[in-house]
Amino acid sequence: MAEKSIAVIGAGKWGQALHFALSQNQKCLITSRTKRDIKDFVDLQTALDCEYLVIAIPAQEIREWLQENFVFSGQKILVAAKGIEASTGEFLNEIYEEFVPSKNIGFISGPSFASEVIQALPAGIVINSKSKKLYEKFAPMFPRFLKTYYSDDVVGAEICGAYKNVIAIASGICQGLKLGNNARASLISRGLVEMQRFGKEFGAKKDSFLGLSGAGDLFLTASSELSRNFRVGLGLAGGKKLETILEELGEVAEGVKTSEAIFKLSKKYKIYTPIAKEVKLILDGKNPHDSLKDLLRS
Ligand SMILES: NC(=O)C1=CN([C@@H]2O[C@H](COP(=O)(O)OP(=O)(O)OC[C@H]3O[C@@H](n4cnc5c(N)ncnc54)[C@H](O)[C@@H]3O)[C@@H](O)[C@H]2O)C=CC1
Ligand SMILES: O=C(CO)COP(=O)(O)O
Repeated sequence: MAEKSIAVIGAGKWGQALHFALSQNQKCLITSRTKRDIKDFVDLQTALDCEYLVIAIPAQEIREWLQENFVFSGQKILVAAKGIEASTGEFLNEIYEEFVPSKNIGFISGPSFASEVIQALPAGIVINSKSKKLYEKFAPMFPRFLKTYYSDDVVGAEICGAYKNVIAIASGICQGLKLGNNARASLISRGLVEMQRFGKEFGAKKDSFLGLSGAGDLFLTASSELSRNFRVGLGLAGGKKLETILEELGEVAEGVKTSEAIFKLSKKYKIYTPIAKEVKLILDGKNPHDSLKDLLRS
C-alpha cells in the first residue's frame, strides 16, 4: 500500500468535486468504472492501493461494487454517498460493515453542492466516524474552504443525508405546484421533525438534525434548483413521467430510491413518516394535488 496516498473512487459530480478539493493540500488520484480524460485519473487497482480512499459511488450500487471490487487491506475510507439501499432498507454503514472495520470508516455529511465545492466556495462539512483518530487523519487533507467538523453519530448523519433528499423532492413538488413560500417553509420544517422522528428509532442523536448534517443540508437541498432531488420534484409537479425526468437529469437523485427504503422501514417499525410516504406514492403515480389534500388532513 502506498502510504499517505489518497484516491477518490467514482468520478461523477461529487467525486470530481471532492477530487478537486482534496488536490489542494496533496496529490489526489481519481478513478471510475469508465476511463475519463481527467487529471490524476488512474486504474481502479492503483486507487485501491492508496492508504486513504473517498468512495463516491451511489447508495444503490455500492453493495455490488464492494462485492466485485473491494478487498480490505487496512485502507482508511470516507463514504461520500447519501442514500439508503431500497432493496433491503439497509443503511450504508450496515452495508460497509461487512467489508471494513468501523474504526477505518467515516461518512461525509453537510450542505455541499458539488457545483460550488468545485469553485472553491466555502462550506462546512461533517466527518462522522466511530473513530476520532480517523477524523484527525482526514481533516488536514481538506482545503481551507471546507471547514470540517467531527461527529460520532454515524447513523444520524446518514439518515440526515438520505432523508433530506426525499424532503427536497417534496419541496420541489411544492414549488412546482406554486403553493407559495408559507407552504414550502411548513413542509421543510415538518420534514425536519419527520427526519428526526425516523432517526430516533435507529438511535440517531437529536443534535445531528439541528446541525450541518440535518438542518444545514435540508435547508440547502430543499430550497434550490441546484439540487437534483428538488428538480425531480419540479418535474413531477409539472406532470412529467419519472423515467423522463431521470433521463433528462442524467445524474443520480438518491431521494427516489431512498423514499422506497423509508417507506419500507416506516412500515416495518411503525414510524409516522407522512411526507416521505406521499413522495413515494407520487413517484408511483399518485396525483400530487391528492397528496397535498392528504397531507393537510393527516
Ligand atoms: N452532487 C452533489 O452535490 C453531492 C452528491 N452527493 C452524493 O454522492 C453520490 C454520488 O453523486 P454524484 O457524483 O453527484 O452523482 P453522479 O450521477 O454525477 O455520478 C455518479 C457516479 O457513480 C458512478 N457509478 C454509478 N454506478 C456505479 C457502479 N455500479 N460502479 C461504479 N461506479 C458507479 C457513475 O459512473 C458516476 O461516475 C450520491 O449518493 C449523492 O447523493 C453528496 C453530496 C453532494
Ligand atoms: O447532497 C447534496 C448537497 O449537500 C446534493 O443534493 P442533490 O443530490 O439533490 O443535488
